[in-house]
Amino acid sequence: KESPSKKFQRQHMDPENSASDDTKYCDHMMKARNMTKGRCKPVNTFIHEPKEIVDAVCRETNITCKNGQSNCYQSSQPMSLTHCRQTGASKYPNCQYRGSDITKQIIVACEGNPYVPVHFDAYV
Ligand SMILES: Nc1ncnc2c1ncn2[C@@H]1O[C@H](C(=O)NS(=O)(=O)C[C@H]2[C@@H](O)[C@H](n3ccc(=O)[nH]c3=O)O[C@@H]2CO)[C@@H](O)[C@H]1O
Repeated sequence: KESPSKKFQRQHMDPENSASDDTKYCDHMMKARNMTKGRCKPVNTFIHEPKEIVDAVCRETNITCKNGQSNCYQSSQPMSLTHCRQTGASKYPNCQYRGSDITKQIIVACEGNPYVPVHFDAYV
């Protein structure tokens, strides 16, 4: 069974690549990271920073999550991100996306011991 931390890494971590606004990146990565099985995940952000930088966010500014839980944290620094959003024409199983290359602070939810990111809440 995949742990919440592993799921976060699979869905959101891509330190190897730089931000990309080319559609091929999102179309490829959403499939490669298993977010187009059963349905097309509508929205997903990839973080192009090293794991230790992203893990450190769990020790930064504590804020309330979108779902009302209090285990969210906002990064002090902006991060290099690619935001993938399903296109209007996209129909399962042919999931199609467009990518936006952005540099923003991220908000993640953290859990566990070690206390690490388990959910991507938003970017600001
Ligand atoms: N406080 C918590 N503490 C602990 N766990 C918490 C907490 N909250 C949720 N989980 C859990 O996380 C899991 C999960 O997948 N939540 S999810 O809302 O669907 C994720 C969103 C995100 O992946 C994506 N998105 C969205 C915006 C954006 O800019 N970029 C971007 O990528 O879209 C998704 C839908 O919005 C689920 O198991 C839930 O129980």
